[in-house]
Amino acid sequence: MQTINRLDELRKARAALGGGKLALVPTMGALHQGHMALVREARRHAQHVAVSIFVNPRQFGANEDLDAYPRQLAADQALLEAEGVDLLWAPLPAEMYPEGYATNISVTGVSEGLCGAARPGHFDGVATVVCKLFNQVLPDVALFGEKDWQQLAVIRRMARDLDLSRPAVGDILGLPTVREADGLAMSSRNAYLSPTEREQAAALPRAMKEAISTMGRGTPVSAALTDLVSTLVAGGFSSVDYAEVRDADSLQPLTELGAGAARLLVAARIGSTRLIDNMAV
Ligand SMILES: Nc1ncnc2c1ncn2[C@@H]1O[C@H](COP(=O)(O)OP(=O)(O)OP(=O)(O)O)[C@@H](O)[C@H]1O
Ligand SMILES: CC(C)(CO)[C@@H](O)C(=O)[O-]
Ligand code: BAL
Repeated sequence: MQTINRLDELRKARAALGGGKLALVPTMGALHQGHMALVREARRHAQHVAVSIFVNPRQFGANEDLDAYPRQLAADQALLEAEGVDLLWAPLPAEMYPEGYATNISVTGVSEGLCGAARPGHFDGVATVVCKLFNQVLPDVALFGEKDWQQLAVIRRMARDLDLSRPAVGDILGLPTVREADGLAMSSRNAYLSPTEREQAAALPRAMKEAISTMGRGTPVSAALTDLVSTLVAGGFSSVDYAEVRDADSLQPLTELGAGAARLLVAARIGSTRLIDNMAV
């Protein structure tokens, strides 16, 4: 595996791959089995696999965890090497955003509310860096996790609206969330949790499943969401940023379940750690 941190070298390495499709798995590093599932799936869609690791400053708010975000390049390299990844693109911030950088991509609609409201500017940062990653790596296929459901919707909208051809919107694949044995969605930020908080965190998927089954038994959406928030707070969560049911594709808010696919999306904090999750309703 080649680890590359300069764009000119990336372009040469990309050209040297020759024929065959290239799949890209964009990440912020501190890799876990959720990321590795994306890497393994990537191999099923392409002869060559590239992974990017870039903790993107533009998607972090001023008071967020940019400095604390786990960085463990050597361990990540070993995991990717063992999976036979061809290219690791790990640019420094100055390579991604050189002096004078002045362009922003802002996706409206699907980026509004949920994490878009809780983290102003976050999805501009995500859309901008993902567009740059696509242009830098020129992948035929790109893979993302459904754990970041709204992010996936934003990226697909951006690819459709900007007529991206590499990857085309149909080549942006979403994979189901990989979970720990107790149901907690794997996330690099789980490393922030103390042992007690880690135990409490499992209440999130448990309470979400319970809310989904009560809605299935006819409890109104608003009542099920109120119960869900109370359960989380009683279970040790310090606050709930949002708990909403939305149309799974358009992300329009839903106050009652209809014929179309719906999604329950939640963001909640334990201490200062913010966890997100989503499930089909
Ligand atoms: N548990 C998971 N299952 C499947 N995909 C995942 C999982 N966690 C993250 N991903 C996906 O991996 C890619 C890189 O995500 P990222 O590096 O931000 O990891 P993360 O664990 O989500 O970290 P964070 O703590 O920042 O949320 C994204 O497409 C994300 O959706
Ligand atoms: C897609 C991404 C790599 C862009 O920085 C990031 O938001 C993430 O890891 O989900
Ligand atoms: N996993 C999404 C990246 C972020 O939280 O900034």
